[in-house]
Amino acid sequence: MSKRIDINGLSAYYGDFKAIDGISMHVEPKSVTAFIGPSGCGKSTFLRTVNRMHEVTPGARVEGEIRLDGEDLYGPGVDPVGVRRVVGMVFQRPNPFPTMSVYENVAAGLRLNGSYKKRELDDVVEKSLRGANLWNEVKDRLNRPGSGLSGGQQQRLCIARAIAVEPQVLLMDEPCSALDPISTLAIEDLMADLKERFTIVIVTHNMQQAARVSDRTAFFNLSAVGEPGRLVEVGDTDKIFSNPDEKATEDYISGRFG
Ligand SMILES: Nc1ncnc2c1ncn2[C@@H]1O[C@H](COP(=O)(O)OP(=O)(O)OP(=O)(O)O)[C@@H](O)[C@H]1O
Repeated sequence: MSKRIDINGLSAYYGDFKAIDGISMHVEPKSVTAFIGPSGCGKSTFLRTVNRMHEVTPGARVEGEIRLDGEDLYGPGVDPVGVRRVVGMVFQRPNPFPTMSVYENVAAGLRLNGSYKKRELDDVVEKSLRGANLWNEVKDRLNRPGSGLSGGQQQRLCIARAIAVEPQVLLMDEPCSALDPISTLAIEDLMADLKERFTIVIVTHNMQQAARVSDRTAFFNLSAVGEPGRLVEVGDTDKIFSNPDEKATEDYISGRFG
């Protein structure tokens, strides 16, 4: 299921503004890669190019190439909706469908993709909620609104919804920034389980979190406000946090700027 991502010379624009410039790197399958860097350096923009969400913003476009196990995500004839099925996303604020039950939130993506028998749906819903480490907390309230769960539970519900359609890549944009420390730990533990099955990319402002959960870390920076963000370096998380090649990386992770 899990796929390798190769990014070559990727730039992204909002109208005339170039938000990221010439990024080339790869993301290993069955691993967690963290994107870190100061505010505005383009981490979220870059993340959204990987499931073709960037182009949903009017006037936004990309240049360059992103390949998923060799297949060009921006190739002619590629359906962006199909890309988003394979590359799932979890957002900063938990965003369950507010009027839907816990069950329907998880089943929603499957219902869009085709028709399933009730038994099949029940199985996928349970498996996904178990996979998101939420089953025991919600198994007796599957028909209650998803919006009635705590923030941490809602975020795990969103993760269950994302994994129910069996994506190959899971993108997480600051998934813990709206959560308390206990819910944050629950999500971090979950990531360690999920990477057995998925390629995971996480944007985080929390250095300890990047160090705890990721196998590889990419540091982005921008030379000045209004300039595009660039990849400074990417490598094994242990190395980036203990002995980075670039001084800018060391300054950032040691809190000297950003
Ligand atoms: N919808 C948009 N329209 C125009 N410019 C945008 C839009 N979204 C982001 N930008 C600009 O693109 C640049 C990169 O923003 P982005 O949100 O990707 O950075 P980031 O590193 O994720 O920041 P943060 O850590 O603060 O979330 C910024 O200059 C931002 O103002």
